[in-house]
Amino acid sequence: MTLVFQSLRKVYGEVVAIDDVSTDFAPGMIHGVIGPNGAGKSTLINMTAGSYTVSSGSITLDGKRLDKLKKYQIANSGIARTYQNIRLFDQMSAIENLEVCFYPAEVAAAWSEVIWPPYANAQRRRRREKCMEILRFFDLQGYADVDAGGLPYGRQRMLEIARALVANPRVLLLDEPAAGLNHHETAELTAKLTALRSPDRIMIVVEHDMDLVMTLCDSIIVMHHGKLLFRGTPSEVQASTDVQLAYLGTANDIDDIRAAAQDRRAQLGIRTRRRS
Ligand SMILES: Nc1ncnc2c1ncn2[C@@H]1O[C@H](COP(=O)(O)OP(=O)(O)OP(=O)(O)O)[C@@H](O)[C@H]1O
Repeated sequence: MTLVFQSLRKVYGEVVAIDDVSTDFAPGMIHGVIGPNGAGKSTLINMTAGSYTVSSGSITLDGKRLDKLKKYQIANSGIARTYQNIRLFDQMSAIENLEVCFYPAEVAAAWSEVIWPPYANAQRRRRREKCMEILRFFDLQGYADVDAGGLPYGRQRMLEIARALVANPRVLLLDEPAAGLNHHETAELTAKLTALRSPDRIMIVVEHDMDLVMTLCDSIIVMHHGKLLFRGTPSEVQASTDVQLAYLGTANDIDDIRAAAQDRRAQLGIRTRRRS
């Protein structure tokens, strides 16, 4: 299983957000996507998940074109995502936020549930247990019946990832999962994401938090002005003069890049935390 971008391009009017990007993502690995603001990171995620159309080029999973599919078909192909700005159903409980994700995939069985109530009850219990298992993994079991909108901000971030896992996706796309998290929450997130690494799953993480990226990721692509500037291991990225120039305009060490990213993260944190 491989996710492949081939000569990918995205244009918004005059703005070329993604400019001829070709790369691939292997399973069993956590892939980081980094780059300065406006580099095109979220656009890559949005195109892969079908939220944005592709201007030209292709996205394939196991050789099957994703970019020609509708958004729900992409989800049914095994792609799940989280958002830069949390998008939970605030008025629904934590467990209901997970339970709703079962229904589209089980439409064919819906009639059996309508016709045969005992079957429906058994299915409901099975779904609930599966959701509780995921909540337990994220230490959210104590919040199962709490409205998502009332959860502490850090728990909401975890719940978003939990929801993305309900369909057991083959590709998990995480757009700035650490945005607005404090140091302790980020460490907790890093541990959870590490535990989600699986031979059957491709994980792609867009992040500004350099410590998280360098600790978590096996491979990193660096975007700059819509182009793929560099691809390598965390240590290769840290040693790259091209990467340092892209972030800072001068060749400096990774500590300066980290500080620049930290500034941005703090700004985003202020914005996103207001929501809770
Ligand atoms: N819906 C849109 N309409 C028009 N332009 C867009 C849209 N989304 C993104 N862009 C532009 O495309 C470019 C890439 O944006 P994108 O959000 O992908 O960058 P990014 O690397 O994720 O940035 P950040 O780290 O700030 O989130 C930017 O110039 C941005 O202004």
